[in-house]
Amino acid sequence: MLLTVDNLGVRFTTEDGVVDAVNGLSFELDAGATLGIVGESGSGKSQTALAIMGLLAANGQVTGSVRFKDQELVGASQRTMNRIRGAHIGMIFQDPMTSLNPYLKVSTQMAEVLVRHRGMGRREAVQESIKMLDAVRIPDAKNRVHRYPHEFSGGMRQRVMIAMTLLTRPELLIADEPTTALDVTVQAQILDLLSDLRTEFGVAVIMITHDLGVVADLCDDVLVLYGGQIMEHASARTLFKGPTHPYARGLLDSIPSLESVHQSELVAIPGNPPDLLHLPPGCPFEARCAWAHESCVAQRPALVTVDGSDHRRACHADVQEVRPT
Ligand SMILES: Nc1ncnc2c1ncn2[C@@H]1O[C@H](COP(=O)(O)OP(=O)(O)OP(=O)(O)O)[C@@H](O)[C@H]1O
Repeated sequence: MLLTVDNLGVRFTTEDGVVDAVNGLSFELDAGATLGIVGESGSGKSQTALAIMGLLAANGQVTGSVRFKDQELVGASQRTMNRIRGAHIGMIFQDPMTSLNPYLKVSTQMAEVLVRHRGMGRREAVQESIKMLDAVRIPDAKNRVHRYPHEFSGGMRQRVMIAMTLLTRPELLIADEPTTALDVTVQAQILDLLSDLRTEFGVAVIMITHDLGVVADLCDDVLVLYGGQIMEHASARTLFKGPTHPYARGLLDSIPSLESVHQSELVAIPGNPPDLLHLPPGCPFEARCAWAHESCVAQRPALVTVDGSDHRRACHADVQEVRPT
């Protein structure tokens, strides 16, 4: 197993009290697989990724376990985390400029990574950078490698960032809303690219998104998060065919047809997400759930398998009642 997350928790201490952003997340990721993490704003998607990377804000605290191959990452030294982040797990963000230095040519930035992490000489490093820009389909990479980030369009900059992340040949790429800021055509091109890179480089991907189209197109499995907890975990196919959690069903019901998944963003379900400062003892979705009953208020449902398969859900309601017919 490439990544094993067990009972992961993220808690922030603030002036208003304790914010429980991620609560008891457990999942596994195989080498080369793609997992989508979806949920409304504030559901804990980004904090899950940052906790895996050891990049939480200073007021955040992680509990539980994150094993990357044989290495425990929770509580690992700064030195270990630098090594893991440098060479084994890459992360890409919505805004490529969070990773690119506007004052340095792309060649300088990419070569530096290769010199530092792969011990290459400068000339060889620039040649390798050109190859990587070719791999992410940047036209005329030989000349463009010597340009500054602002000389690239938004989509091309995102490609440069992906190329830069892949230089160290990571086994896992965590992508946090990488296409959200791009227009639809460019979005589709970047998703195609990520899909190709999976095959070319054998890299596993965790794709964080609020866009169901991205999940449908790219992901093997999907985690649906709500209030920092997993509501449903299934293969993308299973989830789109028959969601068994009321929240997941709500998300999918708000799409007119399965085909239109490809153009759909998550549509808000009536009501508000839970207050993470005062999470209810029961199911966090209870207040917005059409299937809620007494035990949902009192007791948080455990994440259990559906039909004895890999498909998991955390809900007290009967599977058959929730699953669309
Ligand atoms: N440093 C912090 N201190 C206190 N609370 C925080 C801190 N960082 C994040 N949070 C809270 O943690 C919760 C989960 O945030 P997270 O960024 O993971 O949400 P998300 O699902 O990625 O949403 P979005 O799509 O809006 O990015 C939010 O309620 C957020 O306000």
